[in-house]
Amino acid sequence: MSEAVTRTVTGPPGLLASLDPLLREWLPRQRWFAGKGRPVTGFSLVAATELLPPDARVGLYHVLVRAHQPLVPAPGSPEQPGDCYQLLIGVREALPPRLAPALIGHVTQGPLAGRTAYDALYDTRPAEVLLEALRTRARIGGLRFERSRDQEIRTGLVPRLMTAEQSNSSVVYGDTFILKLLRRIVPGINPDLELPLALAREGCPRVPAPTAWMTADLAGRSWVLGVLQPYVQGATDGWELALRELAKGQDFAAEARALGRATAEVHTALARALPTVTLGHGQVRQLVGGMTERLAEAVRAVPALRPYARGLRSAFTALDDLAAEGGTWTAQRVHGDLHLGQCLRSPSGHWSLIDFEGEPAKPLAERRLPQPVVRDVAGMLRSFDYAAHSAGSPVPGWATSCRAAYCTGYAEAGGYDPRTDPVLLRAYETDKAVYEVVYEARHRPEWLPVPLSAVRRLATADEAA
Ligand SMILES: Nc1ncnc2c1ncn2[C@@H]1O[C@H](COP(=O)(O)OP(=O)(O)O)[C@@H](O)[C@H]1O
Ligand SMILES: O=P(O)(O)O[C@H]1O[C@H](CO)[C@@H](O[C@H]2O[C@H](CO)[C@@H](O)[C@H](O)[C@H]2O)[C@H](O)[C@H]1O
Repeated sequence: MSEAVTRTVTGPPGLLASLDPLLREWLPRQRWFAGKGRPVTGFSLVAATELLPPDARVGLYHVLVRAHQPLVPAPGSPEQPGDCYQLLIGVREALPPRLAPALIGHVTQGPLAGRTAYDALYDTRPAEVLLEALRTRARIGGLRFERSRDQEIRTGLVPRLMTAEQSNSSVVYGDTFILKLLRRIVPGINPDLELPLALAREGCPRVPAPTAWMTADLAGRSWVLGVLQPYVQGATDGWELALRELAKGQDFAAEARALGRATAEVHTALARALPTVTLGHGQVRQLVGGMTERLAEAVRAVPALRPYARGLRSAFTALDDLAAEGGTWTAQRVHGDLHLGQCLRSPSGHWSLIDFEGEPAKPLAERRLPQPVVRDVAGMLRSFDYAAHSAGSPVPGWATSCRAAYCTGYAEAGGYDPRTDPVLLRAYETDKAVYEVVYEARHRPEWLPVPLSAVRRLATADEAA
């Protein structure tokens, strides 16, 4: 690991160099590692902050590292500094059995030789340190812990790491708060904090209002590292609920309609809080250009898409043609990666939306662009289709009835029925299905048939809903 440290707060020199061989093995195995398929060939250190001294029972380091990877997974491919990751590294003499899943490795060189390094988010004491820093609005090295003026954090909340499959890592504190630590981090305004803060200012009850957040100031730029928000106790996410109803052969239309209403309420509040723009032919052409380019990349990455490429492209050209005839659309800030798993239903039946990060692989600037609300609607329509395909035994008409009910709910609360824009909807649903094909090929190849079946439909359909 090259020691190009931006900030180090105390700690034995050479500590991080000693972690290099362990991290090379450990990092690519993490669910949240974004550079799958290419080996990690080294690291450069972006920042390191000591949060608990190594001579204590538990040592704790906050570390930001850039993983170096070859451009393509082929011998001789040039190595380049790639994504930056946030790690919380604990150091102990030995790991108790309950921390076995957290093991990074045994340090064999440097000042901590003989100790064990592990993912500290699994451990109580390190997780408490983070909450305490947020509670007290601490500043430690380049790390800033901030808290909203109107929310208190009480002491004594017991932490537990969430074990669900996630793109990031979340710790729940006493069923009162949940802290999401972003794993792949980028400098700049992050919509996962920006949008919930804007919605809280609007008084929108559909999104848990950020209680506190954690940022790093590095080289004159701010990086969002984590967000603490109220934990919705006893909540079930929409995906789980949909699968449960499907397993019973039950219709989900009433919940789909409620979800449509919730989505429309969030969109209305976002349109009030942040700028909206009108998309004319120039902007639509750009948008269609992006969709077409993503399709071309997806076809290169997943050859199974090739037979459908022409049909899928027609969904995009139809939108361009409509704009050329004078069609215009309003664009605004949206969720950007809405699906059933991002919707939480409280035991009283209230739906909330979470995870405003947008599609994690896209550059931040792109994720923050205003877009037609249909972008989110298309995400949800795809999700009903996903759920229907994942059911043990098919329930005829299930997805169709959910899709219709969702649009009805959206129209009731938002004053706009997405089905009145079939060309736009088909283009966005196609763009989403293409994204999903690449996502599944990369992360869960056994799921690939699900978006591929939508691809077959969308490549021939005249309209989406
Ligand atoms: N405010 C909340 N209350 C209860 N559970 C939550 C809350 N926020 C997130 N979760 C749970 O944590 C999971 C991961 O959160 P999410 O923001 O989607 O993280 P990621 O970006 O890592 O996928 C969600 O699927 C949900 O189960
Ligand atoms: O939850 P994330 O923000 O990390 O989103 C990513 O992972 C999702 C899967 O966990 C993926 O969603 C796809 O699968 C869902 C079922 O597991 C389905 O409900 C969604 O409709 C489908 O897109 C999402 O695309 C990806 O960005």
